Amino acid sequence: MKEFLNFINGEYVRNASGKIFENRNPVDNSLIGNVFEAGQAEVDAAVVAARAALKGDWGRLAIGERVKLLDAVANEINRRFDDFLQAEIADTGKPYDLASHVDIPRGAANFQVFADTIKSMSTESFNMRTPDGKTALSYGVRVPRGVIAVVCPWNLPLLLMTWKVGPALACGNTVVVKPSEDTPATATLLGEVMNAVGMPKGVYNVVHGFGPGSAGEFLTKHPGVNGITFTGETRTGTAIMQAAAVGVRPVSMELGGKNAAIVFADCDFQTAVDTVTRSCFENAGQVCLGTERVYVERPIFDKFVAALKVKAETMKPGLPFEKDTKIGPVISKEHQKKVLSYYQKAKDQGATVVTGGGVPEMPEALKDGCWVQPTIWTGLPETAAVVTDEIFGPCCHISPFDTEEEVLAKVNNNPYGLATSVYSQDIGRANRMAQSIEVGLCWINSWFLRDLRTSFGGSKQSGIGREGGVHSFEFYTDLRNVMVKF
Ligand SMILES: NC(=O)C1=CN([C@@H]2O[C@H](COP(=O)(O)OP(=O)(O)OC[C@H]3O[C@@H](n4cnc5c(N)ncnc54)[C@H](O)[C@@H]3O)[C@@H](O)[C@H]2O)C=CC1
Ligand SMILES: O=C(O)/C=C/C=C(\O)C(=O)O
Repeated sequence: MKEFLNFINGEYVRNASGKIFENRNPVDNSLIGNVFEAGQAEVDAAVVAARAALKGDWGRLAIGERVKLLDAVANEINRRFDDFLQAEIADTGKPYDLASHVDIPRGAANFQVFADTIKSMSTESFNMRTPDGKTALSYGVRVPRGVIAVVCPWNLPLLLMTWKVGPALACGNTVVVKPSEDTPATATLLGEVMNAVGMPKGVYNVVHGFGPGSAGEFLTKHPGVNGITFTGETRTGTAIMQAAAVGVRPVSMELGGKNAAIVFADCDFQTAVDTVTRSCFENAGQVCLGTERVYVERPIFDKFVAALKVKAETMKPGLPFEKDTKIGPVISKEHQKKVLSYYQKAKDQGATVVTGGGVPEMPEALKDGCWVQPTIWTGLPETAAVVTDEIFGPCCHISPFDTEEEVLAKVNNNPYGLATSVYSQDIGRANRMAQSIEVGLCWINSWFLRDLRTSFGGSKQSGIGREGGVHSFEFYTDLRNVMVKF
């Protein structure tokens, strides 16, 4: 049985309270191990360690030395690729192919890309004449923000955590990470990596636990935290913003979405079907960028629905390491219940269930896992719950449309604004749409194609701020202006 300990000041520690909670594998609900929940005492210790590191060796390192350490972290993740893979797969149940091509490589890349980006970070400078005929030079200096709280979700645990820890450390901050209670493993393992590469103590800390009344709340309310970065549900983001308001601490938030795909009749049909299949069902639909609303131009509507149904029905659920497994379980019993409640709502509201709509038939050994069927609905109005709410499961509703104006109005008529994809071979039209849709990210004839140098984040209730490339520096540094007269 595994034990998941907190990682504070370079050491693995239990807790003063003796409180533990279980970490279960969603493929069969088997027990992976026990997690030591951090209380106020452990969160205090982590924040104190993080602050001390800012004043210690870490704070004195030149950028070049920090870059070397970040590169070493990336190399060590790659060297221990298999350990990270096993840990992530046990926690999430996601297929081997996905974890080995997306989650773990991005865990390493997130350190590498920010090590590269920080090397060429520049700031503005201005020259001006003063009223008394002298010269004044103003220049910007970016300084670390301080101790950053990193509050993480469970859907892409290593990827999303390092997407924040990478730039935070590149900028010279220290971090206290609160992984999701459902996926404690890879954040814990990263502590071993930090020690192996010689990261100074206190730079990277991990506290385990839940949100309210637990480590999440203690950390985000902690006065020793200088900034909070969060990925997760919009409601949780709202609670964290309230915590951050005390002390006027900045936040960076990547929140929920109800993302649309818009498929025009002139699209490359197979590309659209294949890509929408991925965007709806990859990671069992548990990707904030995933598609849950599909709008298809009327002339190809029936053909598209039929093709997506065929693809959905080839998504074989199964064990992560089996070669023909195409979809894993959802993360937990609680989340399974939430997704299935929406499957029921769709039926109650009169949806045509094109495929799925329940729990797949699984072998006896996996029957207690958190399985749900890939599901497609048609026939519901725009006001139906499964068309308006983020479900975060492998499902979508497909509607026909007749004009650009009509589909644009429908796509924008949602409080979220994270991501959209547009499928059309008329590149002018696709770009026109991309520039009119109220989102932070728009893909054309593609989905989840990522260039880590670009801005990433959501509009409206899907987030605050942008991370990625130099945009991350806006949050992870404080910009100071120096003016000198001579
Ligand atoms: N990337 C995304 O957009 C994600 C969206 N979700 C959505 O959120 C729903 C709920 O999933 P959860 O894991 O419960 O997401 P959540 O947003 O509640 O939790 C994310 C993280 O925030 C922490 N947290 C929760 N409440 C907190 C508080 N008051 N203060 C500080 N930290 C707090 C949690 O412990 C976890 O580490 C899902 O059903 C899904 O719809 C979930 C995960 C990722
Ligand atoms: O590529 C990324 O950096 C992030 C991808 C996905 C999410 O943010 C998410 O699912 O929450």
